[in-house]
Amino acid sequence: MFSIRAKKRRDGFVLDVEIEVSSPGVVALFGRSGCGKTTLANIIAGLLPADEAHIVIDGVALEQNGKSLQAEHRRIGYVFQDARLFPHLDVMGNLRYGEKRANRFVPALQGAPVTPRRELPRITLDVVAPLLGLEPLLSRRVHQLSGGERQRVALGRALLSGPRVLILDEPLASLDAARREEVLPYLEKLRDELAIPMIYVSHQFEEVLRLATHVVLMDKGKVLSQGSLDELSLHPELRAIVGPDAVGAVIHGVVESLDGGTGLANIRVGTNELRIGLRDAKAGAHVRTQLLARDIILATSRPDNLSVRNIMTGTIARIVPDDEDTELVYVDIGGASILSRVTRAASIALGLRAGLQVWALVKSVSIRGHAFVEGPLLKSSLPRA
Ligand SMILES: Nc1ncnc2c1ncn2[C@@H]1O[C@H](COP(=O)(O)OP(=O)(O)OP(=O)(O)O)[C@@H](O)[C@H]1O
Repeated sequence: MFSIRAKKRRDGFVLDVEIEVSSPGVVALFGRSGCGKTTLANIIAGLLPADEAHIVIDGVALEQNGKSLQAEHRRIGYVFQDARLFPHLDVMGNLRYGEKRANRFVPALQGAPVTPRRELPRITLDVVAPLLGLEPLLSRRVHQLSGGERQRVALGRALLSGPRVLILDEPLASLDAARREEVLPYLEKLRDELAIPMIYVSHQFEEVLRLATHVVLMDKGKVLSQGSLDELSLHPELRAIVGPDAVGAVIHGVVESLDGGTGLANIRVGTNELRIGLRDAKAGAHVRTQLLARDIILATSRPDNLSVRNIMTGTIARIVPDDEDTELVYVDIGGASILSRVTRAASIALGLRAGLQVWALVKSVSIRGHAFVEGPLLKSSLPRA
């Protein structure tokens, strides 16, 4: 689906990356500020010339063998950190601008191998306006919109241009926490309902957790690792990027039942069950959540009479040093792995070692789950139960 190789030298910075993603989905380019995410996004979009690039998206070559399609011929919908709407047009005018671009002829890359090009999806205003909640805004001027509303209009404009892929470069970075929460569900809807492939640039793990189906972990112009979010969440390099407190396994589960009274959903994860506060979830929904390593308590015998709602059992797979006084314990809970951070003193006192059976405890209130509609993009990336 995405086959991208790019090299670019800029002053003291060198970008040299290779990304292969076989299924469509939301590919997150994730890494610290300055690691080269925007440089790469701009090269993919054709906004910045690379020294060397091979870019094939959905079987269509945009750049290869020294030949390159111009940005306006790539059919990429780009949403920037600042919405970059046309201030002299109202919301409808901005959206119509996107529509006009959709009608343009799309040339193929000269000399590129001929691939049967699927019709690009025609996404119409009737679909976009309700999906992004734009109907009440159509006659507003740009200066009458909040930051979150502007980003929704920018998304709508990008979608109406009939893109083969959307590139979203930190689209929430200029918004405060409340506005980010307002826009995130719309991005989830795009993924789940329109199934449009996206490249999502972010340095916020929370956004990646909510949206990504595939993560490319970048550092200093290089790809450190790439794969599913579950795999990446266990990657030792992630600690240096997200900080010790945000380290934790990302796990998937399916809602088995709901307890309307308590608002807790019972989620099957591997051979264990988790109880998570998820009022809006439905039975059968897929749920993704991160269990922070700092929130997981380990016991070497089954504990009793505790208020904690989640007691999982598993086997220690390995123990790695975390910082001077702490260790990260990887526990296999039967089909999934979780991480616990413990002090070295506790580890010694409990005799923790690979192969030991342990009970892992986590309070329901420490877990924030995200329920997904199992749209076509996620279907291809979810682990099989
Ligand atoms: N126009 C430019 N000319 C020269 N160097 C640049 C230019 N723009 C960015 N750089 C450098 O390229 C490197 C990568 O920057 P880039 O903006 O791609 O990183 P990023 O991961 O997207 O960071 P951020 O999250 O802060 O946007 C940085 O070292 C930056 O200083």
